[in-house]
Amino acid sequence: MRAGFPARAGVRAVAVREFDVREFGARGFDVRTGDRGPARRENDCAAWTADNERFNAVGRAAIGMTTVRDVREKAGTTPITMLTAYDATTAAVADEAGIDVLLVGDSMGNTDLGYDTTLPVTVDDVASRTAAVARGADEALVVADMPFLSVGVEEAESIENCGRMLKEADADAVKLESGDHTVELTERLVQLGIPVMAHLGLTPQRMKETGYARQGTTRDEGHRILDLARKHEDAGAFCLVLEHVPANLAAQVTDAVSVPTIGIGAGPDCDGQVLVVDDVLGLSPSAPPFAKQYGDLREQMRGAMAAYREEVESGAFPAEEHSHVADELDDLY
Ligand SMILES: Nc1nc(=O)c2c([nH]1)NC[C@@H]1CN(c3ccc(C(=O)N[C@@H](CCC(=O)O)C(=O)O)cc3)CN21
Ligand SMILES: CC(C)C(=O)C(=O)O
Ligand SMILES: [Mg+2]
Repeated sequence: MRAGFPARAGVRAVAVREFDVREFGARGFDVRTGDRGPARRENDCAAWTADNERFNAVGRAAIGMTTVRDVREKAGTTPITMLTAYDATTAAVADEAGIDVLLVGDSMGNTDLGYDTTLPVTVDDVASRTAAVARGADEALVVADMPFLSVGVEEAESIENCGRMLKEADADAVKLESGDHTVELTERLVQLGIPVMAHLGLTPQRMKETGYARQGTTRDEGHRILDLARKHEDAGAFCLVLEHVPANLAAQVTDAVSVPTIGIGAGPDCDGQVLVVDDVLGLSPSAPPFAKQYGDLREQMRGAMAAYREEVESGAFPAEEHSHVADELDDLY
């Protein structure tokens, strides 16, 4: 929330009530009197950079950024909006568009990194992209998606990998593709102060086993997903992603748990929705059947690049306004 702008309705208003930047300014001072705001007093060690509008991790949390608590409290109120983001520019635009949560998805494997699946994505890939997204987004909650085999093998290694996302990459939370193997781990991470978003239904890191087919389509599978949702809520997950499951199953899971559900291909009755940003913008060569395309960026990018190429080839670019001349250099040769 920038100083001078009214609080947006919904998720941010919760945090803004605690510490209203309209009164205390983006730097944590009362813009009229120069008094320190409450968050500034509480976080006296938060270093401000004089000519940088951005705060360190403590400052970010203090000025009314979306918090895990805000997301938790949104269950049953205004729908939560989540998009993936993998770079600072996209994160900044999503933030301007008012998106609540940015997921640094391992779908970056398919979108930005050019792999066929998410399986080759590494902890370093996600950490580097998460840091970029956190630098780009002032307000949205930033969630790092833990890649294949980065959690669930050894507990200590899982904790270290998740911890890196908060310590090094400025993530606010991690998301784990969940199952029986993540119940205890979720509890341990939450105990340690690492907020966990669980992910049930289609978990693409298991694509060698499941493909990309709909999940939870039989009564047994439905019961299993409902049971895992409850177990992850009990373990302390602040939110559940439900992917590619029947809408009536997602509706019942949403009723059964008190934490918010965020659906992707899970119907309208979740507490929020998430899509891969490339699918929304029209950048993906192909998208899942549950995605909706809201833009045509691939075509726009191709058009802009072709126009540039044509102007370079024809000599129309660069024009006079893109060049400069130093008269004293005229007779060098
Ligand atoms: N761009 C993009 N968008 C996504 O939503 C996404 C990714 N990438 N990468 C990681 C996973 C993979 N996802 C997918 C990919 C394909 C289908 C899909 O086409 N399903 C079809 C075919 C199912 C089958 O293979 O049997 C379906 O009808 O369910 C679904 C989810 C969702 N995730
Ligand atoms: C689609 C979401 C839930 C995801 O896990 C990803 O983008 O990697
Ligand atoms: Mg993912």
